Amino acid sequence: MNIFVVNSGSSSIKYQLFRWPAEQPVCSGLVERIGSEQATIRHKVFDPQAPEGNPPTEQFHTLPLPDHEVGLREVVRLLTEQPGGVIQDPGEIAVVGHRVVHGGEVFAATALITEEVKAEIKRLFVLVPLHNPANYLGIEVAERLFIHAQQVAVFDTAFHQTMPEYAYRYALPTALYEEQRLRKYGFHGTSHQFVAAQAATYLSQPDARLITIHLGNGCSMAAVRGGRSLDTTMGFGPLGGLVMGTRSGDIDPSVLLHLQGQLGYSAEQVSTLLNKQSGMLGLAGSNDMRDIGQALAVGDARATLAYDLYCYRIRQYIGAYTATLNGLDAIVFTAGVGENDAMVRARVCQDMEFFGLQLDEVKNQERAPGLRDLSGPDSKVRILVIPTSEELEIARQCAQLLANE
Ligand SMILES: Nc1ncnc2c1ncn2[C@@H]1O[C@H](COP(=O)(O)OP(=O)(O)O)[C@@H](O)[C@H]1O
Ligand SMILES: CC(=O)OP(=O)(O)O
Ligand SMILES: [Mg+2]
Repeated sequence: MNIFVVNSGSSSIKYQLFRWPAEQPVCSGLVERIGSEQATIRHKVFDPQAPEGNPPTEQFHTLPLPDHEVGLREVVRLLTEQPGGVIQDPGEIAVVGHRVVHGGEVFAATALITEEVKAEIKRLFVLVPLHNPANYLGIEVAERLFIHAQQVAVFDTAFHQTMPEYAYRYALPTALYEEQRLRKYGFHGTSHQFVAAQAATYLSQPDARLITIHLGNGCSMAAVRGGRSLDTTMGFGPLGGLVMGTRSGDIDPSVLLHLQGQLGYSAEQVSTLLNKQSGMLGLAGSNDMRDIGQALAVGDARATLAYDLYCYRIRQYIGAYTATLNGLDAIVFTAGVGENDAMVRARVCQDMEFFGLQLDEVKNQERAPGLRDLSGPDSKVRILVIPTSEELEIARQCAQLLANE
């Protein structure tokens, strides 16, 4: 069976095709700058015979893509035509799994997409205006292109629906929760779930107390015990918690009141500020951690402060979540920064002996595929790097849902 995973963003589409039940990735790709004359598609095809770590063959196209529909049609062409084709016909795709960022309180699990499910996803547009509308567009286009496939939604928020009420409620008047559903939801759930499961298996400890640290463009941490999320740093929307590429993370609400009340910002300007102009970009002029790392290496003061702030916030949450979990068995670094940036990992683990963290500096610098254990000989808590695959987790959840149907 072929499972095709789609992560449709506002101007990009990430996709990956898996053969099931082998969980074998067949191809993956990234469509970027949708809506422009100079959109790009990077299409990678994996050789199942090649040893792990071998690079896939890659195609790169620059072309005009006015919208998601044309973008996904181009992807179907790449999937079905040589060179690089991996299927004969879109009818060979049995399931399309969609990343949907917000599932509200309605979806605590993966769902087969029906008209009612679509209506619910649409109802949540107001809560995540940057994410759900793009996810929805991907669903509508996929329904037209893969007419024989089952369409499935996998929600970022679902994994965190196990949080206790005292963790997810805000100290606001109860009516705002009961009538408006104002609460913490949490995001990146598929990634936290994926790496937490692998960590528990590695530790041979199904009940492991874990802190998973997802550091990509968006960043979040979760406290996970026995495979259940107990708390997470993002809240009502994907803005709270850690410092991110362009998002502020935690901020005193009085700052927002001051921006609007005294400095003349509109609600939309505040949203743009917090979502797109803050974080590492606002502090150090780039949202790409590689740029900041280079600036740091030559002693740039803004980059140094940005790095310190980014890592300090993570350390603070390690403290907080050790309390949540009443102890700690492992921390897990994942996503673009977590998997690749040895300097961030070193700064996070520095001066954390009280929490039982001792990093092996040599292992921290090594590069290798798969799970890596960076714990030093005296570390009481395991320090792990586990490459995330939201796509594989989405495919797994699709397969599970259909097996239980
Ligand atoms: N070798 C590297 N060293 C440091 N940071 C890296 C490296 N490779 C990628 N990154 C960072 O990873 C981030 C993107 O992470 P990723 O998980 O791909 O994000 P997303 O899926 O949210 O788009 C970027 O900030 C990028 O700078
Ligand atoms: C929800 C969220 O923050 O997702 P991303 O990191 O993909 O922007
Ligand atoms: Mg990501």
